[in-house]
Amino acid sequence: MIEARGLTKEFGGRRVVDELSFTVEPGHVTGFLGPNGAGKTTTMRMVLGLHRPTGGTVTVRGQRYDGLRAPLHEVGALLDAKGVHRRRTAYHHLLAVAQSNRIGRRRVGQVLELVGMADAARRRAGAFSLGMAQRLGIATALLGDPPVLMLDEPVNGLDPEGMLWIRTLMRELADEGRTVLVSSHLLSEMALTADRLVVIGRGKLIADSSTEEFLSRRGTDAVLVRVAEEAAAEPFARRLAGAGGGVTARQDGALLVTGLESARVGALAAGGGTVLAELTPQAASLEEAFMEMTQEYVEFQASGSGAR
Ligand SMILES: Nc1ncnc2c1ncn2[C@@H]1O[C@H](COP(=O)(O)OP(=O)(O)OP(=O)(O)O)[C@@H](O)[C@H]1O
Repeated sequence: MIEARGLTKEFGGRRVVDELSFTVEPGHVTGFLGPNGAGKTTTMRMVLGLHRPTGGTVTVRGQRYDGLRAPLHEVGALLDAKGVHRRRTAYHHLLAVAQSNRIGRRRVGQVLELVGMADAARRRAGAFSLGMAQRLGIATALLGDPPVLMLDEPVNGLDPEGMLWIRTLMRELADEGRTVLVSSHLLSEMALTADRLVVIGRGKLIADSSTEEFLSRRGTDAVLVRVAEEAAAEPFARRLAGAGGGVTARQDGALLVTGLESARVGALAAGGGTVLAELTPQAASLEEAFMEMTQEYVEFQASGSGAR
């Protein structure tokens, strides 16, 4: 379990993680979601004791990272896949980490198998593709067989096969009862991978819920409607608004209606004798809904706290 309470980080007086409180439970893949620059990496670095919080606390299984007796056996992390010694082979990279953490040679072979890299064990890390480097990073994170895993944007730059592999592995690790926290800036990716989400924007918590619950709160679907005669647009827009719809007139003359089902829009048109040229339901994409949520939050912050 990972627990953050009021976790805050400032760099040179600029607050990039702002009183974050959340809990990451074992047995789930938890997505740590936020736009670029939201503060995900900084938060993960605080979990690992690589940044000291300006305020608040974060613990792994009830302990602060610097209080863990055998950190690699408690929490494994992939932060920067390319951050390995380029001239070392995959095997020697893993062996060096294992030896400095009193982990036996046998485990090196096991994790290489686990990430499907047994054949590449003697190749130098510097020559690896991003996908191979991510696999090596995950092998390193798994060396101590830790109950808690943290992966920062592990699917970034991977091909579909690599993405599927990482998703499946994360699911298996969670099914074994481990705590798995994985960051991403893509809701579509997390919707496929995570069963829980911790969502942040500008360092602040936006949501901490099941993925299902988060998705059910997604942006309002809209209906695009176009009247046959231009002159009818304005009275029809008023009629829609009178029925509780939110109406935006687009530059091309179409009306974007929120808050009313398409059948209701059609019925209102028929009832008022308005001939329609188009009536199209517009499902907001996941990414749009996510952008909308984080955007709203940012705007709220900007107007709520004055100059920021
Ligand atoms: N060591 C540092 N010194 C100063 N500012 C920093 C430092 N590390 C991160 N930042 C800033 O903190 C903010 C949050 O960065 P962070 O990397 O945590 O975000 P992120 O959500 O992981 O985004 P990304 O996906 O783009 O990495 C950014 O504006 C970044 O420039």
